[in-house]
Amino acid sequence: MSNSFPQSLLVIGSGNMAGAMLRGWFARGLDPASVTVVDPSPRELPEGVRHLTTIDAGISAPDWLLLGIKPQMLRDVAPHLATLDLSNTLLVSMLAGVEIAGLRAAVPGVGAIARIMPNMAIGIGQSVTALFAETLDQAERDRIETLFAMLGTAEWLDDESQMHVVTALSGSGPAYLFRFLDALAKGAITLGMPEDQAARLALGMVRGSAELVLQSAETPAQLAERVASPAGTTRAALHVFDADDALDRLVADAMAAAAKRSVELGQ
Ligand SMILES: NC(=O)c1ccc[n+]([C@@H]2O[C@H](COP(=O)([O-])OP(=O)(O)OC[C@H]3O[C@@H](n4cnc5c(N)ncnc54)[C@H](OP(=O)(O)O)[C@@H]3O)[C@@H](O)[C@H]2O)c1
Ligand code: PRO
Repeated sequence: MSNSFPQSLLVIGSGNMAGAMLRGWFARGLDPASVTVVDPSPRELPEGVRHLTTIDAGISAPDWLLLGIKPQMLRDVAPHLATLDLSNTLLVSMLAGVEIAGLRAAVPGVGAIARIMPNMAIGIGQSVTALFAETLDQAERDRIETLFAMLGTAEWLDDESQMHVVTALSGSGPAYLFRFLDALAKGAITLGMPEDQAARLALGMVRGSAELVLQSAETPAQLAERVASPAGTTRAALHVFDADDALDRLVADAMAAAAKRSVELGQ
């Protein structure tokens, strides 16, 4: 068992993300008896975890408080958190958009605050998780990094405003890929392929291509050029992507909308 796990962990909101994190940590040795989950309807919890449906003033001071609610819920939850002694607690927030200053205003009594931005692949131990904190000592930063690196990779941001960018890139990003995969399969169906075969070939191609980028010394743009034979089929398709920078502009616009929404969620 890793000695990086908090002595006691209080989780407020254990849905898709916090639930997946907990499952990953339990699989790596987190003691269920050290965990209290507050959630009206949490995802499956192992035996030994203390489960409450509301924040109870009797909850003893936790080492870590993991905030896994939606950003819009913070206003409702914060007054209940004020009933707890959090003076020596590290608040770890995964809330999109809500900055340290907003968290500090909502939970003024908390000892320290760190922000994380994971993604859905945390459920299979392959999240890229961005971390940000202002005033933590090195030992605490190392502990946070160790715990999130258990669930994929973890890297610190120097500037909090980058959290909006990370949210638009790797936080929301799995949805973009899922939609692109879907669009590829739909395109093949339109060209006459059976649905199940289109979905299978699209997914296999994406998987192999991602692995190829990982194993290659070349950039994705260079690899694209290697796929495209002169005057061949790929070039014909890339011309459609590149006309008026259509693909780059579409993706940039989508990411700008996500980053803008992240800023709004923090207000
Ligand atoms: N999903 C992602 O890919 C992703 C990625 C990065 C960051 N995030 C962030 O992670 C957070 C959670 O997202 P999610 O997708 O895991 O949402 P989710 O599945 O809806 O999880 C939120 C959980 O909080 C519970 N809850 C609602 N009100 C509560 C209260 N007053 N006290 C305690 N628990 C309460 C919900 O219960 P009910 O279902 O009964 O309402 C639900 O189980 C968000 O802040 C989001 O910005 C999400
Ligand atoms: N899911 C959250 C949202 O859509 C944050 C990143 C991924 O707001």
